[in-house]
Amino acid sequence: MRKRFKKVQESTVTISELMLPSHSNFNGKIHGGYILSLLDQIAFACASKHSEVYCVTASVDTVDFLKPIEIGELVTMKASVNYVGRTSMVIGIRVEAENIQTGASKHCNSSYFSMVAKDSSGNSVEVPGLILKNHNEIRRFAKSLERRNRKRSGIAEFKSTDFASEKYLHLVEGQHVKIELED
Ligand SMILES: CC(=O)SCCNC(=O)CCNC(=O)[C@H](O)C(C)(C)COP(=O)(O)OP(=O)(O)OC[C@H]1O[C@@H](n2cnc3c(N)ncnc32)[C@H](O)[C@@H]1OP(=O)(O)O
Repeated sequence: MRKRFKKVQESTVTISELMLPSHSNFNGKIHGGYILSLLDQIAFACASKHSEVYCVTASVDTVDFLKPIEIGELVTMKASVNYVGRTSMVIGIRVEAENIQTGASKHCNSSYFSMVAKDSSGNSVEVPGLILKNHNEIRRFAKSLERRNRKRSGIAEFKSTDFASEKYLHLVEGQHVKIELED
């Protein structure tokens, strides 16, 4: 069977939602947890659009909360496929909040969700490849690939069975800790 490839544009998703008082925390700002829930929804929609099957969230590689979001602001989230592997996809999401009276807009959040495509029996299935049409799409793909490789090597290095703390003592000692080894 010939491999299918799809353009990034074919699966972009944008949602806008007005932030209500019921979404706020004790400080009067919008709850990070509420934003995370919206991010998960849009990542799911974008991944399902690209793969054309049900998808699950495998991991969230970064969620940077850059600026607080206020009650009454209009939040817009834009999601696109940044990377595809065999059965997984990385969905990049940019969040902006707009003051609807002044029109001033701020970049509040950037996130990267790893999603895996599933068939109706729950098996991981191959997703279409990605057609990269410009430098930004190549940059996002390369960035995801690098992040994925760094994560893999980091996980191997810090595996609890192989970890040698002597190798890292010089790093940890300069931090806000006291080391009182008992064994
Ligand atoms: C819509 C929702 O929110 S669903 C609710 C939250 N999510 C869930 O419940 C998911 C629970 N977890 C799972 O089902 C599984 O652990 C999975 C699907 C994430 C991974 O399943 P596995 O059988 O371990 O997958 P397997 O090792 O075959 O890897 C499948 C793909 O997932 C990728 N993958 C596996 N774990 C991760 C991870 N933690 N982060 C990123 N990618 C991952 C692999 O790299 C592989 O990608 P590739 O095919 O593109 O090379």
